[in-house]
Amino acid sequence: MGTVKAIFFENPENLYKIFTIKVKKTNTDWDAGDIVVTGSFGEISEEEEYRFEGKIVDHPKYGKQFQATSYKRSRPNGRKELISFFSSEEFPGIGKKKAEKIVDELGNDAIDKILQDPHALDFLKLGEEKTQNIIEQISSNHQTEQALYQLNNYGFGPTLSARIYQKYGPQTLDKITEDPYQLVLDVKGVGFKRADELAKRLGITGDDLRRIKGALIQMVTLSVNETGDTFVDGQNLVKRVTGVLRASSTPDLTKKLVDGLRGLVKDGVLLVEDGNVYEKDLSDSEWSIAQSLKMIDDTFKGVSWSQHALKKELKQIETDFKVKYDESQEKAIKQSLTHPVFLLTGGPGTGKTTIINAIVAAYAKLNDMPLDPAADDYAIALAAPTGRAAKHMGESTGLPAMTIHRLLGLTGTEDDEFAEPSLDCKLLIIDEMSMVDTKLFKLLISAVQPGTQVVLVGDRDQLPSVGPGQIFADLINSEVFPTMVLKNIHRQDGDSTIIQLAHDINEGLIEDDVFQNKSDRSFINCSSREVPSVLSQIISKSNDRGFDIADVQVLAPMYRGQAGIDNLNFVIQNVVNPMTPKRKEVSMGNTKYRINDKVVYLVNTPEDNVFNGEIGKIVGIILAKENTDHVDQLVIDFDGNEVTLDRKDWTNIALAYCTSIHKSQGSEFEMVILPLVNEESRMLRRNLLYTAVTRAKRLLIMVGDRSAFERSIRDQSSERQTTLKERIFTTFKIKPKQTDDAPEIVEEEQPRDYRLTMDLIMNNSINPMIGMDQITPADFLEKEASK
Ligand SMILES: Nc1ncnc2c1ncn2[C@@H]1O[C@H](COP(=O)(O)OP(=O)(O)OP(=O)(O)O)[C@@H](O)[C@H]1O
Repeated sequence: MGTVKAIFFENPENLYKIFTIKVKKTNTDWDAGDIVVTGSFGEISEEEEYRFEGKIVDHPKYGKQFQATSYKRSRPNGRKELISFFSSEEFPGIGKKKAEKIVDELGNDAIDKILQDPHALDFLKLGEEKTQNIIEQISSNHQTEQALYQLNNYGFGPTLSARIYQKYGPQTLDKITEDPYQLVLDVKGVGFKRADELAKRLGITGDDLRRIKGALIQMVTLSVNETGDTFVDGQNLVKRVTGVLRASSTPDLTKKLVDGLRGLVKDGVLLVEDGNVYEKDLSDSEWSIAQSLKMIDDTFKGVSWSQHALKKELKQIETDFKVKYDESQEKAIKQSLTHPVFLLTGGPGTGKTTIINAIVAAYAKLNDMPLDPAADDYAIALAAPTGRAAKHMGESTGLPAMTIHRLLGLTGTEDDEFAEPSLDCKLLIIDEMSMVDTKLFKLLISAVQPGTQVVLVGDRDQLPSVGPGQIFADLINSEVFPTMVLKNIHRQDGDSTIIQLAHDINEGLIEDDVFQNKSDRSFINCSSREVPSVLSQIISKSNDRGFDIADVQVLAPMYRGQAGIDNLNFVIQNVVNPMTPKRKEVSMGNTKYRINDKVVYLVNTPEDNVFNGEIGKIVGIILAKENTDHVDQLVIDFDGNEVTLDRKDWTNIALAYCTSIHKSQGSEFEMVILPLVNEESRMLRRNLLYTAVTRAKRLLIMVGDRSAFERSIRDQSSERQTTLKERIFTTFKIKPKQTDDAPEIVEEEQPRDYRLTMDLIMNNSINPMIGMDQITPADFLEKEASK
């Protein structure tokens, strides 16, 4: 317990503070008077007295400090202190006499009584307003620390506590005790298990409806993020929820599950349609995408120039760029310039970038617009989902290109949910479309203004986005928008065989050729146990041959296992950047970081201009004792952009000698080493192998089980379950195509009712899953209907 003397550091974002206190009383062996206290605190006032719980730690530079896990403002204690508290300036209108009266009437726990009972002060007859002011003053004094203290008691660490308090503010305790499962929905980092532990302490157990709702929300979110589908099949959901609740399948549970679903549908959190359950947000995003595309289609007024002018312009561009477009390329350029929405897909080297260049040049010329970003009437926006892809686009067009997040002014945080961006361009071109997920595309396409032309470019055969959905594939497969599939390979890289290999994989051709050594690729057959040592040898050799490790990328499908990303990072780090006695090294969990280590950034922080997936190099390690912020720091160079990360942000990076194939999308590397083993069979798909192989520019070394490669080429089962296509058909009033004919326009029909169709969930999902002995879903429905 002690009085705060001076606060010398506060971080408003996570409530972290450092200050000194004059120790009044302690049960530690500290006897030196003042001590530095660190931790997460709400309002802390200098000169006030607090009681802290925690431990004394020995800081390498600053010596002993008290690391607080919880704290409480010391209450005025005893009659004398209480009287001077109530008669202080904090409570205008209460003098010494009234203060004495309060303590006489309510005793030494007057403060608690006032906080618990809003009528406790009625006897003073101060009038409603004055009484209310006093209560508010007392409670606001104590709210934050009470909440944080209680959250700590509930087992939440300082970071989560701060996040929860930031979300709910003064209502924190009321909110979480009323329904701890609401945290699953509201606070990032709190999952069902966590909320369930808290609920248990609060006496909420078994098949309490709040518990069932929490499990439903969590399982829908987990499922869509695991599968990439935009909904979860009702039957699977019921199975998973029953499992997580550790409940036995009874008719009573069935009824509660239905009640829980119904409640969440009513609250606008989930949505049920055709026996499938959606996060409402995700379903809304699909509808919103379809509607935005329709708006863009409807408001396009056609072009002001003639076909003749276009033909002439293309001839000129061919001369300027010294290229002769092939038939499909020419068609792609023409269609993109004459339609409101155009889709362009093709494998590596088929000329996507070449076409973007032509579109931009022709658009500017035909619309009499300067191709100068500084000009007032320049109205072209170029963007891609990753920083690397955006950079590539900028370099190849010579025009500004940025990440979609940057273009839309998004932060990459939860705040984006509320963003309503608007784009004032006339031509929007997006590259690497296969990586764009449902929620990002919804924000992007709804920002497009009427009359804008949109060109979406990508490779539909690559892995779909990390987040739910397969936007690009769905748009192409809907056949509602003009699309060009480029097939001719134009890249002439001497005797490069990698591109041909990629195209063969895409065609499903498993030929011996895949495993034969060529000038630019090779295959090394080995078991998963041998992968680490084979890789070490390849990397040492490539080092000797002058390959910069920045240009060598190991790509793997999974984190776990001998041939998994985590182990390979450890192994490669020790080959290329080993520890030596005098080197600096810092640790975070099991990972060690040294200067020159290659790292990948895992989140989006637009304020630092670093985005998820960017690869950088550690160029400095500043220990806490060496800087004024008193925290360990890593300085990382992300392609010329130096960023300093405090220790608490190291969770945002990982070693990047080996990264996941998913993360590598949108990037290319001089040399790719690709270990694939049968232990990863769950992940092995054609689009995974294709994506990995197409990342290699000059050299490709495949390592592992031959059968794992063959299995990948064979397995095409990559379609995600989504309903974007259906939303587009409904919105565009188009009947899905049955034959090869053009999409047919159908009579006006009402949009489908996509609200809760309880009969469908009941019939499709719940009945078969859990043994409802005497009661049938139909019984249920009748009962529900007659309520
Ligand atoms: N019609 C053409 N005639 C001659 N060369 C062409 C033609 N089209 C494209 N190229 C050349 O082929 C190479 C690959 O083209 P481009 O980079 O546009 O393909 P891409 O589809 O964007 O490939 P990636 O996705 O691998 O970047 C480039 O060197 C380009 O100049």
